[in-house]
Amino acid sequence: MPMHTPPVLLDPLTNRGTAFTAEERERLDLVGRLPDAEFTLDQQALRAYEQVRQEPTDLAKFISLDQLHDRNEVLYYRLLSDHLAELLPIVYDPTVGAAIKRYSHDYRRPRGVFLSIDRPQDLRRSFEALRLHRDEIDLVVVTDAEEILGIGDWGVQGVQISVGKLAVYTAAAGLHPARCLPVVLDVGTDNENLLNDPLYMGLRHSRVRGKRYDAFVETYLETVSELYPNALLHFEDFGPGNARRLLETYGNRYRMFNDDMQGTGAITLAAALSALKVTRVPFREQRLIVFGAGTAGVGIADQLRDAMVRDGLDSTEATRRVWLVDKQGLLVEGMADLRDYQAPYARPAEEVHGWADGETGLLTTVRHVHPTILVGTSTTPGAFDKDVVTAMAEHVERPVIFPLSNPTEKIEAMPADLMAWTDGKVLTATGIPVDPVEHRGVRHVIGQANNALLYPGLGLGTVVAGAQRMTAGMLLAAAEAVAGQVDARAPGAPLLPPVANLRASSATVAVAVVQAAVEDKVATRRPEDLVQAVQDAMWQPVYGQLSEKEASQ
Ligand SMILES: NC(=O)C1=CN([C@@H]2O[C@H](COP(=O)(O)OP(=O)(O)OC[C@H]3O[C@@H](n4cnc5c(N)ncnc54)[C@H](O)[C@@H]3O)[C@@H](O)[C@H]2O)C=CC1
Ligand SMILES: CC(=O)C(=O)O
Ligand SMILES: [Mg+2]
Repeated sequence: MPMHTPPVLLDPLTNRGTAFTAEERERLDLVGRLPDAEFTLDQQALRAYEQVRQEPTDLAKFISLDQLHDRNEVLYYRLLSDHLAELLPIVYDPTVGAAIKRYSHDYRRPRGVFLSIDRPQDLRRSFEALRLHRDEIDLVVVTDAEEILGIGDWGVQGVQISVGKLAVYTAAAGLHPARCLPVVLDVGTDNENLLNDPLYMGLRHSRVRGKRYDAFVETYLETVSELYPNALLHFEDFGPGNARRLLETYGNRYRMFNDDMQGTGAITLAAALSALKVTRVPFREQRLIVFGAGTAGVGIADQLRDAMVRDGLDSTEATRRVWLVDKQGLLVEGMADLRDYQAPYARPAEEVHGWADGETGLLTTVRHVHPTILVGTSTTPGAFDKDVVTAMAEHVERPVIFPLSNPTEKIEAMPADLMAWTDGKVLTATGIPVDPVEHRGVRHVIGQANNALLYPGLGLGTVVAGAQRMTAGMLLAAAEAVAGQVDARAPGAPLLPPVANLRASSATVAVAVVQAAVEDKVATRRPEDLVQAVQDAMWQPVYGQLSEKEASQ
């Protein structure tokens, strides 16, 4: 018979390792199973931090943290919460991208729910096997991994983005880790390297598309919302066609949120709101170029266009102030390869008639359009080069430039270059975390315009309100709440609140989101003391009393 190990020691949600007290060791049959010394959570956190810090590379740190996550969740989240600015770039963007690429090789143990399109009959069972009650899940993050960050299709290995996004929800906004589920839809992959890798762990065929794919996603949505009727259904890193189509098809039926479209749009709106407080040029006078018109780019265009409408323009006028540039150049009406989600922004073909040689690339578009805001979601490193940036700066006093592509190797420009090329005039924020930039004696702190700075609070607010849907009003409230926490007018000040303050910032966002949900009549709960309700809902990484259920597993 194999040696018995008490489940309380094996389950990362209940395990406390050396912090189990003498009384607990007695009661839970742990006597003799741990070294004698009893440590506090503070002491354990010191040791765990030392272990992570001594790892030589970010990927090794990721693995060390991931192993801790699998041993002891309270300690893992304690560490993340204590060192958010240092460790978020490890468990999340950008290092999670490197970990996803290595998943099948560095595989340790499974975390998440793995759903295979070749076995749709197992979908319901895979959730039922978790033996959770319908009220026990607040949040499900799902990916089909077709467009992971800016690194493309990573098949089943993308499960780590669902895990990473949830780690941020918990560390940054106190969503209870036991009430969150990471999910991957394995629908195959078009990544030849994976298909030819003997260690690849996913389905060994190309991506299933069309009716079979649609039916699988629909079954997923129906099943998850039936089994966990209160859960927010977060979609992450789907390909551009599917991301928008799914949100448009199901967004009114299910409590659904597409982070790449809606979360990114909202955090970029927050950064823009901050920047415009500095430039004092109203939204209705902005001219926006988005470079990279995919899921994130068009999501951002939508949010900034809506901001122009709120500022007095009608929808057509606002849309006319947006230029989308993609691989084929400026998107104009009648282009053969225009995607349906890009079409509303396509420019009249006459607009480019006078442009020399029919050239409509980014630089030419900047020269003709004189943008006030330039956003990069193109996965094209260095695309915002000196020519582009100086051409923009010729026509605008304070260029607003957001190179948002992730991970680090995909960024359109680094802030240090933007500062140098504009002599410190640029107002910038980036998708990845970057160090402050010194320019002419001023230390410019760079805000991180990554949806992770917004979605945790948005999700927390949605859960506290018990909101039936996520509305445009809730997204706007989140963006305004983020922007309201900084004053970018001070020299060198960032456009967005720092990651180190993310827990407090998320609570503020959540309060605003609950208010918006109530105003939009989608809230099923209406707490009297909103601030307290949000605080009470935030899980803290501390060892509380073990529940009867936990102790008796
Ligand atoms: N900062 C943030 O919070 C977020 C950043 N992103 C980043 O934005 C980037 C794009 O992500 P998604 O929109 O999800 O991908 P996507 O695949 O939906 O869109 C990328 C778009 O860029 C275009 N593109 C590719 N090469 C180009 C080139 N050389 N010139 C012009 N356009 C080009 C593609 O044709 C496509 O339309 C990624 O790097 C991702 O990490 C995405 C979501 C959130
Ligand atoms: C941040 C994020 O969601 C992305 O790069 O896809
Ligand atoms: Mg994403």
